[in-house]
Amino acid sequence: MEFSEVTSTFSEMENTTKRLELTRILANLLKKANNDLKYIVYLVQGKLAPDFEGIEFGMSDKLIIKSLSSVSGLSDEEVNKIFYKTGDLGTTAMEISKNISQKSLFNEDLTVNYVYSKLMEIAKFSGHGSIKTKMDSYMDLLMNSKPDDIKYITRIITGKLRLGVADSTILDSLVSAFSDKKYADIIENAYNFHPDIGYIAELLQSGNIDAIKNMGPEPLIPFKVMLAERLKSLADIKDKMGGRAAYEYKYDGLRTELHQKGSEVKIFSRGLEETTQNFPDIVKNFKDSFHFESCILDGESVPYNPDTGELMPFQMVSQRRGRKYDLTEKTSEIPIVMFIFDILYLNGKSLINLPYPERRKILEENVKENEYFKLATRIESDDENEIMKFFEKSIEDGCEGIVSKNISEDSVYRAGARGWLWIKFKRDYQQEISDSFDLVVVGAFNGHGRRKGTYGALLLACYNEKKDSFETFTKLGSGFTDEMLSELPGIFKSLIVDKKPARLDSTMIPDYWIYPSKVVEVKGAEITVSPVHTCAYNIIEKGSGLALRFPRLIKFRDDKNPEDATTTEEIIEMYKMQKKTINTKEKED
Ligand SMILES: Nc1ncnc2c1ncn2[C@@H]1O[C@H](COP(=O)(O)OP(=O)(O)OP(=O)(O)O)[C@@H](O)[C@H]1O
Repeated sequence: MEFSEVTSTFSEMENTTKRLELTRILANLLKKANNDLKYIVYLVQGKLAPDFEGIEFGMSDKLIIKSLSSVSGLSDEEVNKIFYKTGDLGTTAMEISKNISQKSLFNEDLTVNYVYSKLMEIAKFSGHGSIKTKMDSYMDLLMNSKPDDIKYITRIITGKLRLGVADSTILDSLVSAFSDKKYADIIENAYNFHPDIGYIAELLQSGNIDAIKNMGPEPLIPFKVMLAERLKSLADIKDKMGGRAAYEYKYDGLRTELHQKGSEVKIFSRGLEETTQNFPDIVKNFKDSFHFESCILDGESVPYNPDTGELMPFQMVSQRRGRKYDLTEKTSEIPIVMFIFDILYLNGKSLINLPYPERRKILEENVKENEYFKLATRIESDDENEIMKFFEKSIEDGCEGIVSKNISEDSVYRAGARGWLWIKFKRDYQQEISDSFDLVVVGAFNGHGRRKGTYGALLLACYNEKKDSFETFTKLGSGFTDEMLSELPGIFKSLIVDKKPARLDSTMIPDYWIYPSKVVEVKGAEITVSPVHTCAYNIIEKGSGLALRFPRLIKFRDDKNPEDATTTEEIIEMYKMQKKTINTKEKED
């Protein structure tokens, strides 16, 4: 396929913000893609491969500008001027390319395959001498593609494609192009176990629905982890669980997927990033401790004090996250222990469809605890007093609370799902103030007075999973230190877009629209009905949505994607829970 078809689809997509439209336009392109399908779906994501392969372009804005000046004969300053005016390197490249093409006749129709392979060249080279190779490959594309093409190619390289489609929109387009709506859930489940959109796309294109149906965990391929719902009282949890259930400590660390196949061990984060190199100690300890043919474990890694056995806050080792170690290097003074709470795969067999008590039994039989690997502390009970004691003990032992786990025949491992099979119960549900919210920044308001020159407030949105859209929920102005405040414009500068981003529902108009990307954790006093926010609009009350009163910033959650934000459904549940608590309190009074 010619790349110009991709370009015209991208430009059509840019002109709509409606999800159904986006899905339809994309499906049309995918239907025609033939052998290029895999490449196209990655490019729509602005990538060359799934995240877990860790392929990055590694080409800075500065290098792009240098390439643009070297091809056009303009100076770096002159290119920078155009960049400053357009605010987008893609458009800058397009403008410059228009000038070059008037002078030369080189421009031809590039194929998708050619563009993809050149982009791969850019990404493949790193280290000494790679700058020149990267520039050469980019300049090749610049010289040979049409101005409109280079606009999108440049945006892909600089990570600013921003078509407003999430993976679920691409999956919907694939379903619409190659399959039947009745398989949508099966396809989503397959993607949760094998989050490689190119791989799923090719299976669908070849009509191999059986492979999709049978998709399960695979060692060394990250899966989307199972998540927990929340409830505010143990009585409610017991009700929901239908009586007896398991209760485990909720460790406050870093979610860890540990995969092993033969001599290879890989670690992935909750965001599906490979973090093996950040945790060479876990890898080494695992290899020393266990000798399976293959396995996949799910758990939480927590730093601890080896002298006292005390668990420590994860911040003590959080510097590890971005840093890669080689095996000989000392990782830190503080050892990490992995608390394993589930097993998805052992010695060639998937275990996800076994009920949870059976998976736990397999864990106990096969994973002998030692200093570095422990099984989550747990009880099984239906006695509220006993559970309350266990909860208090969990807090005393340095945990956040407990997670209740369903033990019925249906308690399978559900990848990527936040469901009622797991319910969390945390310390702060006990206090007046409710749980914290993870919200996406979608806009910013200019500051006044003391905040002149920075932002006065950020517009925050939750995620509506059903509609795959973002809905505004609150305006955040508190909880920032002065230093943070002064840094805000810098943090968001590259995310500012000139119109309301796709998939955002907002009646408020901020001074700046911000492309949904950054997630912040906030706490608030109360959820109220509000006519100005779009969260759960028309659901609790006609003509109104829900809003968070008195929000304050807790921290940035760089480990979360926008689609991992607190969902509208969760907020509705929390609103109802809050109402129930207020009603009981009033009755008690
Ligand atoms: N025994 C356990 N079983 C399941 N999850 C556990 C356990 N101990 C700790 N956890 C952690 O608790 C999280 C479950 O809470 P949740 O699904 O709400 O994720 P979250 O949004 O990161 O929650 P939070 O922000 O409250 O930590 C898991 O992602 C996991 O990292």
